[in-house]
Amino acid sequence: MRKIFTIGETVLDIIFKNGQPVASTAGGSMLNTSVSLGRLGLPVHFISEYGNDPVGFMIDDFLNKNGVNSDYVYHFEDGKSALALAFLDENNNASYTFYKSYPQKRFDITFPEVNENDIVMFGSIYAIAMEIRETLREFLLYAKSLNALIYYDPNFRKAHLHELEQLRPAIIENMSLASVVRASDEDLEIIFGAKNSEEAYEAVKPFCTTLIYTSSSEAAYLKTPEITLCLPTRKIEPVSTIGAGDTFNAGIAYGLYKHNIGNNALSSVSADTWQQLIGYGIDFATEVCLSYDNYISAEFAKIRHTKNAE
Ligand SMILES: OC[C@H]1O[C@](O)(CO)[C@@H](O)[C@@H]1O
Repeated sequence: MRKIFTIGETVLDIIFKNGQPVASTAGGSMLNTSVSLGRLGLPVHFISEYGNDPVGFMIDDFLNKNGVNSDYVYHFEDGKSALALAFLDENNNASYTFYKSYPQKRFDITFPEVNENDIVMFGSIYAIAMEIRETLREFLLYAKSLNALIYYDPNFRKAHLHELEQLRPAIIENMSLASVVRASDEDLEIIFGAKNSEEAYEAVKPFCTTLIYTSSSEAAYLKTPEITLCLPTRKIEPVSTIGAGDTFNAGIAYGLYKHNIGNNALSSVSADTWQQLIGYGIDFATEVCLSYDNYISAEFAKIRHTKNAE
């Protein structure tokens, strides 16, 4: 069976609004994506690291209850599971402060076997952190050699802006390893100074020719050598935008899985099919903004799941 592997950081998000904690939930970009995919009943394997501590136990339990395989998580003894404080502004967009205390020995895992057409998703700080780069790179090269479909989301947080120059080569290398890059307008403006979808594609194209560019308050764009699409996003009053991009990614992965699109088929996907995929991304991202959760709800997943089985 075709599998989905997600690689990314794990944090416990503590969400603040008007100076008060209002919710706490497992977070990290690829964890968020994984939980949505797990709730949809897809075979998702999360590759990450966190502590053998109370936060880590809570996260293990949460992943297992939501259908996410955590066999490839490195549970460390020294150090503590990471925390993120997410402060929502008046538009319910978050800014983050991270608390991390990793052990000396990081990401000590045996990688899973990858097969042709499996989907490998990675992104965010974990995709560029120097402490684990060699291990991650090795895995990506291995997955690429097997013709897996590799999906990358830079998801660059302003909290890391001071390190951008140092990190840019890794971001570019990640784009070169990817079959699909999905990036927000904010990301590509920070990384390349791109101000719109055309400038964004000019910047990304030398490294990866399939770009999904999202401008959350307006539209999602697809750019490939053959196809350009622009789908408007929905106007809503968000409760919290945390996890919107991650859940958009889950929508695309769901579409790739449902339509059985592997790496070889990617270049021949029709504009109609792409439109459906981007539509799932927008639906999923809209749903996640309507609660403090970072993932689609179990009810929303169930409706999709049932539709799938029909
Ligand atoms: O950058 C990490 C932060 O971003 C998120 O993944 C949302 O996209 C949060 O869950 C996490 O705290």
